[in-house]
Amino acid sequence: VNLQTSVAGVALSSYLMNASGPKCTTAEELNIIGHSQAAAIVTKSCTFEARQGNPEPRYRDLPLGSIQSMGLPNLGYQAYLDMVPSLKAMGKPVVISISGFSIAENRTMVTAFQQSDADLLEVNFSCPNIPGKPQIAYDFEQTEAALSQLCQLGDKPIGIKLAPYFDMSHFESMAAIIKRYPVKFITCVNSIGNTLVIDPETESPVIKPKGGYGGLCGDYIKPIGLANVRAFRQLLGDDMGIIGVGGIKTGSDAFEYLLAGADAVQIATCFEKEGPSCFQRIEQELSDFMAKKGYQQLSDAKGKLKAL
Ligand SMILES: CC(C)(C)CCc1c(C(=O)O)[nH]c(=O)[nH]c1=O
Repeated sequence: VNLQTSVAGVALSSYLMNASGPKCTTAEELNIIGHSQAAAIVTKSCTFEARQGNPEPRYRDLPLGSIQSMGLPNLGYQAYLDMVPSLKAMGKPVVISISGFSIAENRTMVTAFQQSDADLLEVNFSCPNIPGKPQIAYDFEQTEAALSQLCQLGDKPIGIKLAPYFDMSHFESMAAIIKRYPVKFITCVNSIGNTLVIDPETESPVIKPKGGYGGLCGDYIKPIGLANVRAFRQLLGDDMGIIGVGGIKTGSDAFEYLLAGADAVQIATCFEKEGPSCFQRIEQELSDFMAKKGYQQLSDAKGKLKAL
């Protein structure tokens, strides 16, 4: 089955790539992704300065996924700017994830990457912008302010990484704002924020930062990722690039995101647990699954979830 696709006009050799977050912070890690079957190289969200991130334990595997509060450990945006040529040399699109602590920081970093050879810029809207206020994605005024500042800084496609929404009015409000700006793609969903996993034996949380509060990832969040992809596909139409992420670990998981309307998908927790072989395995499973159903290409099933 032909799994070629494109996001915001950038051609992808297959439906799957890594998600910003796991195993994509250092040049070595990005090199491994470049040499894997992943269709693109996606970097860990970068900040203005390099960061150590939160104290450990800050990541914990769970039976059906993981919880983590990494705290944006990364090499600083200049290091990723410097890496772009060597990443591009591996022959696949490079997606830079940007997560500034203010709109001004994001503006500086987006402007810098607009001058680089990167292919897609994914701005992380789960970043806190104003202390005491919600993350950008959960504050429509901040979303509006950010998009007005970040979308016209160059001709490279800008996309936004969105937190999960749980209320139809929020899907509608976000879609109405996004439609007013030249956002070329959205990536749904980030981890479910501020969840708490308790170990009843130790009678304590399983991660240290934020009193144990952390982003929930993996199988637990697939139904949320699917709902967000489908809602935004229906609200934003077929021209918006939509990348699905959340709980994909098999070909049929990826096919579910296709039915929901995703143009491509990202893999985070499964890549963290299984390593780079997951891309080739899931791609083969997706191809076999679709072939069994008589589909020849992604567009045969994209967005075609049937009503019951
Ligand atoms: C949660 C933030 C630290 C504000 C942004 C970085 C981030 C992190 C992280 O670096 O802790 N983890 C996630 O699951 N999603 C994210 O977007």
